[in-house]
Amino acid sequence: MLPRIFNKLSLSSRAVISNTKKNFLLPREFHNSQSLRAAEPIFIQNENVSYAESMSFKLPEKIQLIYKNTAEDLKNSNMMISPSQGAFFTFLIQMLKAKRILELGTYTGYSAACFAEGLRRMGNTDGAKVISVEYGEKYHEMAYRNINNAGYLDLVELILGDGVMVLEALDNFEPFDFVFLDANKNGYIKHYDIILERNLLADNGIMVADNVLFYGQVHNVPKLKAKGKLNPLQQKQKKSAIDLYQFNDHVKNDPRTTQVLLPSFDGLMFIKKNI
Ligand SMILES: C[S@@+](CC[C@H](N)C(=O)[O-])C[C@H]1O[C@@H](n2cnc3c(N)ncnc32)[C@H](O)[C@@H]1O
Repeated sequence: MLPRIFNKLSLSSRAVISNTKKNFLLPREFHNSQSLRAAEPIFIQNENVSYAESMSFKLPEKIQLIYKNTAEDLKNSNMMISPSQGAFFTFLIQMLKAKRILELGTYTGYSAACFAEGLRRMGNTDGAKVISVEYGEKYHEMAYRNINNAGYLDLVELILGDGVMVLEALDNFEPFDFVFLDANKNGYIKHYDIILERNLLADNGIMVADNVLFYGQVHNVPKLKAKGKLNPLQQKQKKSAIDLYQFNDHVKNDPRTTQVLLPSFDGLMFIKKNI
């Protein structure tokens, strides 16, 4: 089945879910104070993160609203990049002067909106585009609504489909200047390989893989593997940590690319082609 490209969706009205979380938590942020560094996720908004955010530029309110609504309405909102990571990505797109962006894992469209904002801030949007791929129909539809409400539909194309199938089906494309891997963790190696094999990454392009430290667990994988009985959540996390351990190893040993693993946010692997 080929991926469907949605230009227009008829959406039923969204159920209003009561907000029980008064102060929504900052997903994926880690303490960066030495004494608090831990191998477990720490979902609290610490002073360094708050201070860093207050000293950084603010994303437009329409993007902040996507974050707020997602954090308030969805239990798994820790899948979304954090506001400081969003600001960083908007900045990064401008730094790289990227025009063509590919994202795997749209979720509710927050990171896609941050990329689009980076494109818009550069002024000339001729040829500029974010293509974002999502497997879940519900998330794809939410992202469409969010991107539409935020006014970025001219810059964002949302594709409903499996990452591997979409990557294999993409044709008549110009290579991408920026690729963001953020879908299923057990798909990273395959996504990365197809992107390189099909020349989807421009010669001077950058690919970034998210969560490569996965709550501080990835470096501990050899020990985790040796551990005994785990509860279902720990099992799921352990599986992702193992997948990401294998991905990091795969990239490190790949002569086609050069990489830097940045220990920021939940771990970002920056990758460029050797040309
Ligand atoms: C970590 S979330 C993406 C978060 C998003 N980039 C953001 O920061 O707002 C991962 C998303 O990938 C989607 N996904 C999982 N498996 C996928 C697959 N095989 N192909 C495409 N998307 C997939 C999930 O449904 C989920 O919405």
